[in-house]
Amino acid sequence: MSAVLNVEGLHTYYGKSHILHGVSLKVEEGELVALLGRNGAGKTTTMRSVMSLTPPKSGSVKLFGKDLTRASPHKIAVSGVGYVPEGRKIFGHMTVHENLQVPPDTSGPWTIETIYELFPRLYERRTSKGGRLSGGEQEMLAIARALLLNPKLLILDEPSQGLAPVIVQEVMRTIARMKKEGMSVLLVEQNAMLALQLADRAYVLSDGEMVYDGSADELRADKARMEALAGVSHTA
Ligand SMILES: Nc1ncnc2c1ncn2[C@@H]1O[C@H](COP(=O)(O)OP(=O)(O)OP(=O)(O)O)[C@@H](O)[C@H]1O
Repeated sequence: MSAVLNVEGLHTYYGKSHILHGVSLKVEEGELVALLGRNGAGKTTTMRSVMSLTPPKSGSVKLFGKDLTRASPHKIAVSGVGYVPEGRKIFGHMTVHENLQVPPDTSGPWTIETIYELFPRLYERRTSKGGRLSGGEQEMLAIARALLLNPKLLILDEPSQGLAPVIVQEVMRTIARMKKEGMSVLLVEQNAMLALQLADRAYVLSDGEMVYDGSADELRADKARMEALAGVSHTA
C-alpha cells in the first residue's frame, strides 16, 4: 500500500537562498509523525513545499499515491490534506461559528456538530469574534476548521507556539484524539519532548537536511542525542 504522504529529495529555494537540501519523509496511513528541528531548520519550508505554497525546485511530493509536486495548493487541499499553518490564520473579525462555515464535505466523520462535541469550548464561544479568543482557543478553531474538510492527512505547524503549558496539553490531547480516530497526522514542532510523546516516528531537520529518521520513543529516551539534534525544549 502506498504512503499517505511520500516526499522525496526536495530542494526548495526562497529566491537565491537554497533552504531545503534533499528532504525526504513519509507518513503512512494512521501514523502520527513528528517533524522536529530548531528555529530556522526548514520545518515550515518543508510544509510549504508539500502544500506547493513555496513549490520545490526539484524532488517529488506524492499524496495518497498521486504525484502532486507543484500542483496548486487548492488541488492539494482538495486531494485530502488539512493544513493548519503557523500563526493559525483564523478570521479575527468573524465569530467562531462563522469561521466554521466551510463548504461541507460529507465524506467523513467531521461535521459542525461533531466538531462542537469535540471542542465544547468552541461551542460555548460560538458567537465570540475569532480575534477575542485566547491563543489556545484560536488553535482549536484553526484545527476545527481544517477537520471540517474531512482530510485524510492533517498537517499541523507548531500548534503549541505561544500557548501556556496547560493549554498546550489540551491541544496535544486533541491531536492524540485525532490519531485515535485513525487520522494520519504530520506534526511540526519545535517542542521536541511534547511531539515525541505522541508520535510513532520522528524526523529531525537541521539546516535543511534530515539528520534523524526513526522511532519517536528511541529519540525521546536518548536525551543527549535529542539535545544535540533538535535542542530540548523547556516544556516536557
Ligand atoms: N520568505 C522567506 N524568504 C527568505 N528566507 C526565508 C523565508 N522564510 C524563511 N526563510 C529562511 O528559511 C530558513 C528556514 O525557515 P523555516 O521557517 O522553514 O524554518 P523552521 O524550521 O520552520 O523555523 P521556525 O520554527 O522558526 O518556523 C531560515 O533560514 C529562514 O530565515
